[in-house]
Amino acid sequence: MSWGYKPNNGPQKWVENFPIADGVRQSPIDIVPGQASYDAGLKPLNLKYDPSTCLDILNNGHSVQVTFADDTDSSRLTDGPISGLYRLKQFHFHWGASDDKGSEHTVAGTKYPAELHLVHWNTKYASFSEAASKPDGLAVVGVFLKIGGENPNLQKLLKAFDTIKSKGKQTSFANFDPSTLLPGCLDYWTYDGSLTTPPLYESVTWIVCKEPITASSAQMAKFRTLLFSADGAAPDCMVNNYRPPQPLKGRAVRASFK
Ligand SMILES: Cc1cc(C)[n+](CCc2c[nH]cn2)c(C)c1
Ligand SMILES: [Zn+2]
Repeated sequence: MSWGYKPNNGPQKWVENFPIADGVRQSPIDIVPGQASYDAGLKPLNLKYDPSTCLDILNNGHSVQVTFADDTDSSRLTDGPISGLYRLKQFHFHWGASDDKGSEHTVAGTKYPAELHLVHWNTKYASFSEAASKPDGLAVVGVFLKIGGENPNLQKLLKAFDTIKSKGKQTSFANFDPSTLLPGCLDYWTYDGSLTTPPLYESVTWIVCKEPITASSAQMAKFRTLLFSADGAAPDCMVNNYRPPQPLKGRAVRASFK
């Protein structure tokens, strides 16, 4: 039985095969704005994405993921809390079975209906897979989704869902610009953390945007039509694919804004 999000293989069980689940810099966390310290030394995020690096969209059995060509620096993150240049590898989402939950990070205990993760890797390493296990290997930009008006930039993604309903399905997906999924204001909180799914490597500089983007309730319902299960298996709705907040263990959370 491989890891998942059910009682018998979910976040409470991951420590059995991945002992780092009880590590000192695990993610996600509850972000308490009043306890975050403003750091004037933090630079604005510098994100530049080239839509022509967009390759395909995949149901990997845990989430829906859009993968990018990362053989050049054309889609990358610089500045913010990081040094050097991190290349965009993929983005994906976490969401709930209903609009009252779904995000991984929470803000003073508030859960959002979903959370977008844009995963970047440090080009001081030779590849994503080499970087993924290094303490400064990855930088993930997290963006909360809240319920509001229909988000036209999500529509292009959601239209592809019918062709990747079950685990292992993928289809080509071209010319998507992930910057259309960023909020207008790029104020952020940042802290040292980890992957939020096994192997839970403590390799992530987290950059969580304060401002959410919107999705309509109908658009959220579309995420819930995806399946954890493969074609031919009993259909198992892909919902609640989020890890709950983990202990801060003395870590500082910094804010790029007052
Ligand atoms: C080597 C590696 C494996 C996995 C599942 N992931 C995704 C884990 C994840 C999803 N959301 C936050 N971390 C990454 C980023 C790297
Ligand atoms: Zn994620």
